[in-house]
Formats: sequence, structure tokens, C-alpha cells
Amino acid sequence: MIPMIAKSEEEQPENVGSCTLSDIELLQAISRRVHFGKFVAETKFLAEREKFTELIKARDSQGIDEAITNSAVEQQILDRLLLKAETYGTDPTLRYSQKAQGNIEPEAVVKIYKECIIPLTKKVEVDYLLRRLEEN
Ligand SMILES: O=C(O)C(=O)C[C@]1(C(=O)O)C=C[C@@H](O)C=C1
Repeated sequence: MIPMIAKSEEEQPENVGSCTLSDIELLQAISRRVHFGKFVAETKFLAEREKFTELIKARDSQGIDEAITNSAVEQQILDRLLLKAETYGTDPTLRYSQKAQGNIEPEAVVKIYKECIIPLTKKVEVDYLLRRLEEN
């Protein structure tokens, strides 16, 4: 993820500390987002209890993955993300300059969600559901 968003033109050792703190905050935010998948998975289980019970008993991870996937919702999230990254990722004082330089490439944010965050969320959902029938 980092090479997709970090500029690597020159080293700035004085920024290592604050970069590390930002990394920790971001990793915690990603973890929180991804682990919300447990609540989403529980809602999906309750909505289609029989179907999921069958898939879980068969240990059908791929079937569970397919059952929890909603491609239309994923696309909506990615579209919204692109708009947000374009809007919030630009320094407003540069808006009217010839080259409105963003802090981050909006497409990179979309790519990170598409290739990392959503798949991780789905993995949490599948792992949660695979254990859903176990006794506490
Ligand atoms: O909103 C859902 O239904 C989710 O399961 C969350 C999520 C996501 O990570 O954003 C994951 C899988 C779905 O295909 C759509 C979206």
C-alpha cells in the first residue's frame, strides 16, 4: 500500500517519527474498518440463516464468499471513494491554480480499497461465519 501513496523523491529523516505515528493510526483505522465485517457478517447470517448454516457445515469458504459479496455495493463504495479522495485530497488553496496538486492520487485510494481493504473485510466476514456455529 505504501508505495502506491508515498512520494519517494528524497529522504526526510526528520519526518520518520510523525510518519510512524500516522502509520499506526492508519493501521488501527483499517483494522477497525475491516473488523466491522464481523457485524456485517452476523447481519447477513441472520437474514439467511438456513443458507449460511448449510454453507458453514459444508466448510464451503468460496460459497460463503460468494454469498456475502455484493458487487453493486462494492462499486458504489469505490465511486463514492473516488469523489471523496478528489474532494478532500486536494489542498483548497491550490484549487484555482493551474495545477491543482492533490495530496494523494484518488485512483490510488480506490485501488487500495479494491485490492486490500474490501478483500480483507470479506476475509474477516468469511472467517467469522466459518466459526458462527461453534459453541461459546
Ligand atoms: O456492505 C457489505 O455488504 C459488506 O459486506 C462490506 C463490503 C465492504 O468491504 O465494503 C464487503 C463485501 C461486499 O461485497 C460489499 C461491501
